[in-house]
Amino acid sequence: MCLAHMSGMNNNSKMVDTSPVTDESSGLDKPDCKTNGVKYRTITGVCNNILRPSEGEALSRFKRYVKPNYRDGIGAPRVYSARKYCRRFFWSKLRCYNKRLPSARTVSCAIHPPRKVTSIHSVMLMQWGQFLDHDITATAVQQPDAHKAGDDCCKHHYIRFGKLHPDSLKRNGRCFPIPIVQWPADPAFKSNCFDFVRSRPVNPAFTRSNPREQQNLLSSFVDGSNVYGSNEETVRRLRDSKNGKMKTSSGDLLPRGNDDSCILPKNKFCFDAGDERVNVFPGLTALHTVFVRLHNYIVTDFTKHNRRWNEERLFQEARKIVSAILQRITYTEFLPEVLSDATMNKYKLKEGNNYQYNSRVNPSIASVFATAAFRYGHSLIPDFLVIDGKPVKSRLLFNNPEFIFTSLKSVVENILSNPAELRDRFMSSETTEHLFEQQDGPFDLAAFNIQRGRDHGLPSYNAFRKLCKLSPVTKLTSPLSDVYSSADDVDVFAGGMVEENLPGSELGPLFNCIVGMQFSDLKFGDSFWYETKDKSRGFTNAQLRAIKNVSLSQILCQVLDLVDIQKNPFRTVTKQNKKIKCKRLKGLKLSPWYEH
Ligand code: HEM
Ligand SMILES: [Ca+2]
Repeated sequence: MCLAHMSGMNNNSKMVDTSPVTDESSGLDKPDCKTNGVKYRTITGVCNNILRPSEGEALSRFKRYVKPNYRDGIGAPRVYSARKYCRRFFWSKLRCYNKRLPSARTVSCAIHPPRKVTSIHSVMLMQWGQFLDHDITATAVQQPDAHKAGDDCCKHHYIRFGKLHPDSLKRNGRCFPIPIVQWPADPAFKSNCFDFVRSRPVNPAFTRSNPREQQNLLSSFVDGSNVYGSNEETVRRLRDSKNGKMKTSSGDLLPRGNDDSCILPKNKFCFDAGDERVNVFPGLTALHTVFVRLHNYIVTDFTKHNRRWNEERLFQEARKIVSAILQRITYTEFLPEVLSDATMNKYKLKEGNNYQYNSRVNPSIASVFATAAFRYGHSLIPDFLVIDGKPVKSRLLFNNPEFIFTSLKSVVENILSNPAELRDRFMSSETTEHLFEQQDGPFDLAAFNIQRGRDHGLPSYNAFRKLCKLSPVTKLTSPLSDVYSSADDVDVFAGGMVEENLPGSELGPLFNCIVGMQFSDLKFGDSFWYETKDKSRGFTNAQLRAIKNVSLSQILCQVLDLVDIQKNPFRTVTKQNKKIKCKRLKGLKLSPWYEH
């Protein structure tokens, strides 16, 4: 049933940044980058590119692969169809009106209903995708309005009469609620509207030549900012200033956070990590825990073998190795499961011996990647996990870290053995009808994705087809024709999700292109890329060989003390992907770092 009540979007669903609004024109752009002897990444990512230091830096703007399409060309969301609605009364001339786009909720119901088809992949493929996403993108939302209690975009009387909220037509509007227009209304509904607050503009004084643009709170590089943080304050909080390690709590778990954004387990707490969304799903919290443990394992070893290293050196060397391992798992284990082989080759995403950094490449995240393409992972989210032998519905797991305290190993074991949902246009009703239901929800994740695209002025599906040299869609067929009246109206999330997967890929042609391009930019635009030839930023040959011997399954075995694991953790166990004993997997060899 495609109806759900939503009573106010809270901080759980979007990152609310509490730092003061930074106008990027305020001088943030021109730091003085040291050019010599820089051995480690900055925490924010600034100065990775010394010519254009803010590219990829936390709090900088998203880039565009296609220029935005705001209703007014400046900042008002796309709310009208490309096709006008014309009628003639017998006494008058032909009159044309703007036809509204279908409500994001209507699109969700028609294009992203639930249908369970499991894939050859394990839930780990979904989980790594989210963990990786939280290393590279988090869009800042606006502060809740200080003059009103909470986010109350739905309270406006217009919504009751099916009209647009007046803010929805403004370039600097804050509210952009989603009308629920299904009729007859489900009696379970208390409201006919989903609250929705627009993302924060990075350039508050937008104009036609500098249209409204959104802000990435994270360092865009695959650099472990989800583990360490994207600003100095966070890393200071997470780091144990005595010994180079990351802080942990009892049971070698993540440290205690001071927010109450999760469902607090009895006598327990919400966790703290480099990315605020750490508590959103136990599988995600588990991966955060794994990489903090890996960091601490490396520091413990170096403390024994490199006695002269001080706290700073211990921390930074371990951080550098962890970042390199995250890059390597992403590009050699994860991406080949998601992208087709042709895409991997086209964008040079495979590991090789002749990596060349290119300072002309902009490593920022593209708006369409964060707002549409990389949200493909939402269709992989399973209905439930089996924890300690019992199935637990996902709606009970969102924002609930309880099982990390009691059953960390069981959570990971299930994520490795349970099949993920196939990447198709269908999404589990756990995400479209029951998201964050235990707190302020339920919310509809598909509707959010679509509305967020309109908020960010994402051009339509066809504009991106053109970018990728794919033929535009001229005649709509079902299910797109069930809700859209023009091919040029199709939201890029919906259009991309309707495409069939390319052979050997979990994405259709459009998302292969966008995701391929983005990961190419994150590789060739990263001067600290793990394979860099620049020896001051990269590794020695022996160190690189050691890094190239590491795999995700080996790391999981080691830090979680597993007995066995399948070789490819992103696929379920089959004859071709048998379980092997952890003892047989080669561990991370740290001797190339020892100084004698
Ligand atoms: C339990 C699983 C997940 C939950 C509960 C979840 C929830 C959410 C929510 C609530 C948002 C913000 C929506 C908005 O208001 O615009 C979001 C954004 C996003 N999600 Fe997920 N998600 C999950 C898994 C994933 C996966 C598996 C991927 C990718 C493989 C992914 C990629 C993204 C991306 C790229 C964004 C935009 C981030 C930003 O720039 O702010 N998510 N997700
Ligand atoms: Ca990052």
